[in-house]
Amino acid sequence: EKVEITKEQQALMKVIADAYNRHQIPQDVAKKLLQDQYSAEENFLLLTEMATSQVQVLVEFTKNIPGFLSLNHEDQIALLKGSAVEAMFLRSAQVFSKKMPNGHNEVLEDRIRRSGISEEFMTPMFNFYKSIGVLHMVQEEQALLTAITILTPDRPYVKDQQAVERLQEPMLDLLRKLCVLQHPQKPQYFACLLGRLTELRTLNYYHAEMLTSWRMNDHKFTPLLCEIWDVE
Ligand SMILES: CC(C)c1onc(-c2c(Cl)cccc2Cl)c1COc1ccc2c(ccn2Cc2cccc(C(=O)O)c2)c1
Repeated sequence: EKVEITKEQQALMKVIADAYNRHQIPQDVAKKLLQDQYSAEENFLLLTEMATSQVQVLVEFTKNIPGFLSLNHEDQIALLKGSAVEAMFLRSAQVFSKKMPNGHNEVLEDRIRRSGISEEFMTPMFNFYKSIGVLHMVQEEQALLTAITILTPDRPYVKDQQAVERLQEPMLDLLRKLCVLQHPQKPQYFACLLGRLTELRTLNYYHAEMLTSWRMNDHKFTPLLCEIWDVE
């Protein structure tokens, strides 16, 4: 049947896409990527600074999701804590796949590879980056997928899951229509995107292990990261 995006879906798309595009890592932080220091210690510090900046970007984006600020306050925190790592994997994947000016990608990859993360986590991480890259998502799809990730009802400690479902459903419906309109030659494209969300969840597990091994080597995080990742 003919897929049509309604007026209110267009309005929702605009709000989400504008919020997504408006909040970017400050250029000075992204520029630091290209600095020449390459010690594992300095890479770790730079990545820590980027993660901290990304969490701030993520909080601002989330506040612009229609209805989010009307959710129960504890649930708002539970959703942010439960989705931060996944949203940042999505964001760094999107940056890898195209956004950053060429030359930054290798540098970012190199810094991640030499920041004290053990080999066993590199493979799933860079496989995920590749699996996102091949999808060639448009900005609107990236923004919606990030909002859908944040609005996952079954995060730990979420009390009113129905309220979160009521916000997530219209985003899923809009993303489904967008995929049909943007990728008419790929009828499975929407299902593919949802498959990435499942892959994202497995990365949470690897990330928890990464944090543990960093902490074992006495690496320090910023107060914001300690709060969102319940460390220290
Ligand atoms: C604390 C730190 C060592 C850490 O722990 N886990 C992860 C970690 C790692 Cl090593 C991989 C994936 C996710 C996380 Cl949390 C990280 C680093 O988190 C990052 C690093 C880079 C990231 C991000 C998010 C995006 N980017 C890339 C980027 C670069 C330039 C501009 C922009 C932009 O948005 O404009 C984005 C997070």
